[in-house]
Amino acid sequence: MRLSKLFKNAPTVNVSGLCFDSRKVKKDNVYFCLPGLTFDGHDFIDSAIENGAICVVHSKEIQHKKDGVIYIRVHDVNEAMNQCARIFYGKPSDKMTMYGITGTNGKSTVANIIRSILDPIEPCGYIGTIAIEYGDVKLMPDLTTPDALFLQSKLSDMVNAGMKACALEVSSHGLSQGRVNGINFNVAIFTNFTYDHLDFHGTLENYFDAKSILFKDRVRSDGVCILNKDDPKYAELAALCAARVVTYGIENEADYRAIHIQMNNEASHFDLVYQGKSYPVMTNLVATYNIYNLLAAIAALHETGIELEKIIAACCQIPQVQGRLEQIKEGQDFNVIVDFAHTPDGLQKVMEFGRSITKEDGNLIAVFGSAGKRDVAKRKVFGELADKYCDFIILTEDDPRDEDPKEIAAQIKEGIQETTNIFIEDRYEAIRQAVESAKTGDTILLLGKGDEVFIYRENGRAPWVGDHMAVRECIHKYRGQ
Ligand SMILES: CC(=O)N[C@H]1[C@@H](OP(=O)(O)OP(=O)(O)OC[C@H]2O[C@@H](n3ccc(=O)[nH]c3=O)[C@H](O)[C@@H]2O)O[C@H](CO)[C@@H](O)[C@@H]1O[C@H](C)C(=O)N[C@@H](C)C(=O)N[C@H](CCC(=O)O)C(=O)O
Ligand SMILES: Nc1ncnc2c1ncn2[C@@H]1O[C@H](COP(=O)(O)OP(=O)(O)OP(=O)(O)O)[C@@H](O)[C@H]1O
Repeated sequence: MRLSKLFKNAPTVNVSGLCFDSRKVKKDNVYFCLPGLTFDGHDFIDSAIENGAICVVHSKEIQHKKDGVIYIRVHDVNEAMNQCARIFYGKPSDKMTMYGITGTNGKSTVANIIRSILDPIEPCGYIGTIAIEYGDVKLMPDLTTPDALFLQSKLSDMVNAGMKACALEVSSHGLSQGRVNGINFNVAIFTNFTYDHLDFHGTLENYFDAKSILFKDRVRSDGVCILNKDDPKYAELAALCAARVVTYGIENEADYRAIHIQMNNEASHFDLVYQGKSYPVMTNLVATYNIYNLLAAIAALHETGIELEKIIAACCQIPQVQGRLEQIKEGQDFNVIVDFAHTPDGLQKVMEFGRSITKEDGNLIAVFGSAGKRDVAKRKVFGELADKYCDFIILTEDDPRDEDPKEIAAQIKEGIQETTNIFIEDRYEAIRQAVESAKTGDTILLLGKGDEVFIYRENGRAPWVGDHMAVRECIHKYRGQ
């Protein structure tokens, strides 16, 4: 592409790509000097040029400019990069119905429900924590919301592969760093707002402000904001929305409301009330929070023109979202659930559900830790919640990074007053211990890793068999199933 297509008044040289990491720059790339949390991209201009950068986009004064390199000074390099990415990749998001999902919990689940219902009707891709998926393509992402360059390139791939829609998880980090600034969403979905990510945002106000960007600035004015009417932040968010607001809920009157909810550990049934009419819905999803997730998806799809009857028909066969309340059934006489809960609200919701499916005289056994180099304050809260709901707690490693898992466990233990608890650093051993100690009618909760098949330790990302595989093996080896 010509540089002049990206920047007015720029020379008409051809550029081969865009890059913000000097180490990855290729011949004739445009290099963007991003101000980072650790480094400043301006410090790597020489290395970017050595690697072949033809153009440097910067915001600070540059003393020694090199011949043959084009320098473009802008006020905000990050924003310039976001807009260039959109143009370079052919404005892909304008060619699809874009569903953006944000909230503390439930983003992956809602996005996957949307895709599973929509894809057979019109091809829909997914970008988020679990994967980047479209058609038969499945890639493993590093981030929930990728950086603007990678994101726009994948959206472009989706358009080329015939996708008509994309369900995109939008994290608060992604919003504050402008990773989705080149996208105008047709639908902005809010799941809920609870405690998380204070390590990055500092305060809950900042965290909320970051989330609200999606509804204030990134949704098209002719689009729609789908809000959870039962969330305490509903009214505050509704007042900020730049597009029409549509609500869903259970407790309060809402545009899409679930009433008469009945549930066991296999399926749920409820009546969906929409515009005064009641529609019976059967779904294989369980736990009340998943009814919220389902309502958000139903509202989003219906508001973008998909018939309600078609949506409801698909609700009974939503594919299991990997590692999200995934029930492991290997013929054992106790329940096993693998779940990605890693926030206080997530932990509480899944423990409540675990309690509800455990026999009255049975034990709720939880295996979990807390990630290293991430929010420290939630560790004690995890302990308090487990103390309240569980009968036996096995603390283990999550993603310790360069923290000592024993230290992390000690911080969780500060919240545990009464419940019997042990620490087993090795996650496989911890799972084995849970399996060996379970009795008929008990429930084991394996929390925090979900579907992940790696553990971040001191030396980086190490392979992990996955909680689902580990527990299956243990059931076969140690319980003879
Ligand atoms: C906290 C955070 O979001 N950090 C992101 C940020 O990194 P940073 O500001 O520290 O960047 P930096 O290392 O200081 O570098 C500054 C600039 O210099 C460049 N550089 C650096 C070194 C060099 O030799 N050459 C060079 O050009 C870098 O490429 C960068 O452009 O900018 C980088 C480039 O876009 C991101 O990769 C990085 O995400 C890191 C990997 C990360 O872990 N982010 C997580 C916390 C995150 O975003 N998570 C959310 C939420 C998930 C959830 O809900 O749980 C997500 O969306 O995944
Ligand atoms: N609507 C909800 N309310 C509260 N907790 C939820 C809700 N949906 C899911 N959870 C809990 O949060 C965990 C993560 O779910 P999910 O992956 O859908 O959320 P997420 O927002 O995408 O998080 P991440 O971006 O970290 O993956 C689940 O395993 C479950 O424990």
